[in-house]
Amino acid sequence: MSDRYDLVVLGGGTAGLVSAFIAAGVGARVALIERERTGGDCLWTGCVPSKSLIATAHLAHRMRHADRVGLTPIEPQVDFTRVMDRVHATIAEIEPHDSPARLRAAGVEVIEADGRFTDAGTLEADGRRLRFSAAIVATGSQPSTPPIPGLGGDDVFTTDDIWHLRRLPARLIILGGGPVGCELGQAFARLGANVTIVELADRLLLKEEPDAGALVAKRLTADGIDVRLGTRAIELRRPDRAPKHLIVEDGDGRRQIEFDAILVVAGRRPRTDGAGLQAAGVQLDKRGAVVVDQRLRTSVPRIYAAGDVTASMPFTHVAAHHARVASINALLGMRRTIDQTIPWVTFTDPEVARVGLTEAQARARHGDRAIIARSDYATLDRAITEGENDGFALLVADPKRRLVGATIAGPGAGEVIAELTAHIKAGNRIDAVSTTVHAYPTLAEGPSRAADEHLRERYAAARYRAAVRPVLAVRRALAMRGHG
Ligand SMILES: Cc1cc2nc3c(=O)[nH]c(=O)nc-3n(C[C@H](O)[C@H](O)[C@H](O)COP(=O)(O)OP(=O)(O)OC[C@H]3O[C@@H](n4cnc5c(N)ncnc54)[C@H](O)[C@@H]3O)c2cc1C
Ligand SMILES: NC(=O)c1ccc[n+]([C@@H]2O[C@H](COP(=O)([O-])OP(=O)(O)OC[C@H]3O[C@@H](n4cnc5c(N)ncnc54)[C@H](O)[C@@H]3O)[C@@H](O)[C@H]2O)c1
Repeated sequence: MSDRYDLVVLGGGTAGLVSAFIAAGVGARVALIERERTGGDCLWTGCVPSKSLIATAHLAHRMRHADRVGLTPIEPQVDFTRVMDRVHATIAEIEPHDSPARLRAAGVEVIEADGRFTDAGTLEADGRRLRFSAAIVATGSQPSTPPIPGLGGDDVFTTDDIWHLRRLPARLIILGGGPVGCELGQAFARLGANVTIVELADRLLLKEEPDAGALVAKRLTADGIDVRLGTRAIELRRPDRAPKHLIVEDGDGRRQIEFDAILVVAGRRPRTDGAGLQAAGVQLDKRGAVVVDQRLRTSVPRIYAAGDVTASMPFTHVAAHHARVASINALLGMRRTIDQTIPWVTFTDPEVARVGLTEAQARARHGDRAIIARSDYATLDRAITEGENDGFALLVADPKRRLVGATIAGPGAGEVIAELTAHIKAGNRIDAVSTTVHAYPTLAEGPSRAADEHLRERYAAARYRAAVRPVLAVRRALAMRGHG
């Protein structure tokens, strides 16, 4: 049997769901193929469970440190089974938004099966051949596991299966100090596990400002986590008569770390195996990611790709943004391009939020002419009243003072970054962050204090003083004449 569709979407995660809803919304005949469960990583194994776990862990931490706000601290009773039940209840509460039932109600045909391209105009699923005018590849990404001897077995987890845990591992090794390792390492530690983070590089959160990684490392250490930087995992050993351990190597030699469970969060790779992309002629890069242009077109005219499978920025909001661009371009022949101003947030405590360039990237482009402004949360009133004043805001502008990047490491960073994203997108100068009036006392004042500082320094500069001096002299003379 052969069917003809305006659009066929392969994969029912965020990118696939949003693409299918948009297509149905404009009246297209659309089918979505999902082999496991609609909702993808974000709902089942990524954002939703991780942020639910973090919410519990954050409150546990606040209870332990209640003295910071004048209360008697209390050690929370952590029943890990109940904590995980709540994680799953959160998923269940959100799941209907992403369900096959909601898709079908919107007019999407949902095919719950493995799908693969058989040529540049046909997808095969559930024994059917689906001919399409356009298709979107939205097959996402999966955890990548480094080739370490012994790294397998029922005590080794990835973010795909850690959510099935019912008992808190007493000793947990986290392999990888990226966003997932830091977020989950902190959460498990605050729930009572003895956590060690093993990171190959010499700092955490490699893609962020070094000071943000250093601040997170300091806070994770304060949470009781053993943070091992510049450390390579060599081999897992499970001797009969001794505790299981991981052999690691750092600058000082080899040592062993005992464990009950290991969480491998050493990066992700695009999920393109078995999707028939070669048969369709879709070009992949060395990592197996689908190669796309700014309009999300692949190497095959009618086939587009969106979300993690493009290996550009692996975030849910990017997958949704890609879907909006790809679906409209694919269906209506539009020429929309993807936005270059994309914020993201690592949900550690403190949060680390970023948009645009780091200081080092701006210096590489503009040398000493790059403008860097910074303010410290130690002197930010709202952060002080909250008892959470560890952090900083850093703004980056080009030599023409246009804002081109921002990092906020501090409480509420994920909310505050939205304003800076809007300034960058509007092409505003750093001055606009200062001249926009911010309510007092808010955390949004953090970056505006950095911009204030920049303006103060600029106006205090000799050439500004020289320019202002005659104006002041004339005004003084006029005032004297008035009095005379
Ligand atoms: C622990 C963790 C925490 C995260 N936290 C955040 C966060 O706080 N904020 C944020 O923005 N991002 C976060 N992310 C990233 C986010 O989850 C992903 O960027 C997002 O889910 C990508 O969506 P996607 O649609 O591209 O892919 P996916 O969600 O992976 O969906 C792809 C779908 O395609 C299906 N599929 C694949 N191949 C086939 C095939 N051949 N046939 C049929 N179906 C197929 C899969 O079953 C899957 O359902 C987190 C990720 C992890 C792992
Ligand atoms: N809050 C969010 O938006 C959020 C949360 C989680 C994940 N994500 C996204 O998901 C993606 C995957 O995150 P991730 O943290 O798994 O990957 P990552 O690639 O960002 O970080 C992995 C870390 O593991 C280290 N590493 C790799 N191999 C190692 C080894 N053998 N031994 C020790 N360390 C090793 C790397 O040096 C790196 O620092 C990221 O790109 C991230 O942006 C987003």
